[in-house]
Amino acid sequence: MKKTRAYAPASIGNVSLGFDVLGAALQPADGSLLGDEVVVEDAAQFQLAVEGEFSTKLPPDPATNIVTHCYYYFVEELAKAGHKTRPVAMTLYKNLPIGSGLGSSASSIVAAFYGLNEHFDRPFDEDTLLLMMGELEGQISGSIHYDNVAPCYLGGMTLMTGQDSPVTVSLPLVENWYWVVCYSGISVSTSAARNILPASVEMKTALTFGRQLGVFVHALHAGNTKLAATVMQDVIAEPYRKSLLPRFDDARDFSMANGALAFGISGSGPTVFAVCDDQSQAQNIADWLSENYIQNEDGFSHVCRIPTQGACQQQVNDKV
Ligand SMILES: Nc1ncnc2c1ncn2[C@@H]1O[C@H](COP(=O)(O)OP(=O)(O)OP(=O)(O)O)[C@@H](O)[C@H]1O
Ligand SMILES: N[C@@H](CCO)C(=O)O
Repeated sequence: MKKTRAYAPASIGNVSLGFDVLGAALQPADGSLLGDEVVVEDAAQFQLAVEGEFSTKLPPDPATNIVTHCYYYFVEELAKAGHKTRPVAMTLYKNLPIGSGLGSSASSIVAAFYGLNEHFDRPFDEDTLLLMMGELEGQISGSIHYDNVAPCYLGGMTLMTGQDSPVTVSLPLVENWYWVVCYSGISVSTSAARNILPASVEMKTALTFGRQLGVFVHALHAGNTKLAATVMQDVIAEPYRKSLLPRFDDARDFSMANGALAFGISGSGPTVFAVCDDQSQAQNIADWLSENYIQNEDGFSHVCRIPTQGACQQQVNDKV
């Protein structure tokens, strides 16, 4: 019987300066994995089992799990495209905390779609799958945005085009940047963190946003990493969202005073990130955040790189 295993990494949405349009995949520098895994196998009827560290934080009914929605959406699209469908049993290893700012639902969605597409011998191309992933992410957060699903699926740092094809383009990666991420342990709902944002922005904010994004993309292509780091500020969401994040200002102050080139909220929080060009400075910041930003036993810190690979067939959990 055919069995397919898919892994999909955590990601940073927005990367401060690209609200809803910029995202980056994450890979801990120590070689450990940070992401959800989905196993797909042929079965007499559809079923979903949920395991893993954060499985108990999800509603117990598998019908409410986004992976179940992914399966039904996938087979519906498969049938529409004239392909034969068949039932599968899926197991989700929920390794990422829910409402963490690490693209937790995106990781489940990407692992599910990637695993299903591999299991059914790749009926859908990259852009079609991405559109499906965005659709499902939109069902959870209340608006379709690709800044977690795209880097999670494709790896690297991705910029959304607003087109159906290509949905996203990849930006050059900075070889010597280390990305510290610290999850505080509390949960922040993405839709709630979107609802606190104003419906419109002032002209000067729009001009700053456009300038920063333009300069950042130019600087990465030009290899001017110092210039790129100077425009990594969030003028859209952080001024409102930081009120949801205890000790955010202390964490920023420590990080910027200790070598960080940039600091911000990962996605809709509560995870924060700091960018460093020195691994020992990154580790020092990760250690401080572990001591001072984490609120409970669910929190953690990692020093990460941005991997060029996103979702892949990989065994993460030796119980699989
Ligand atoms: N497999 C799943 N993974 C994560 N959330 C799920 C999953 N299935 C259902 N959900 C539900 O979707 C909602 C996810 O909320 P939200 O978008 O705020 O979190 P998230 O995607 O985990 O956040 P983030 O992108 O900040 O990590 C929760 O209500 C959760 O119960
Ligand atoms: N761009 C989204 C990411 C959510 O993880 C937001 O900031 O609401």
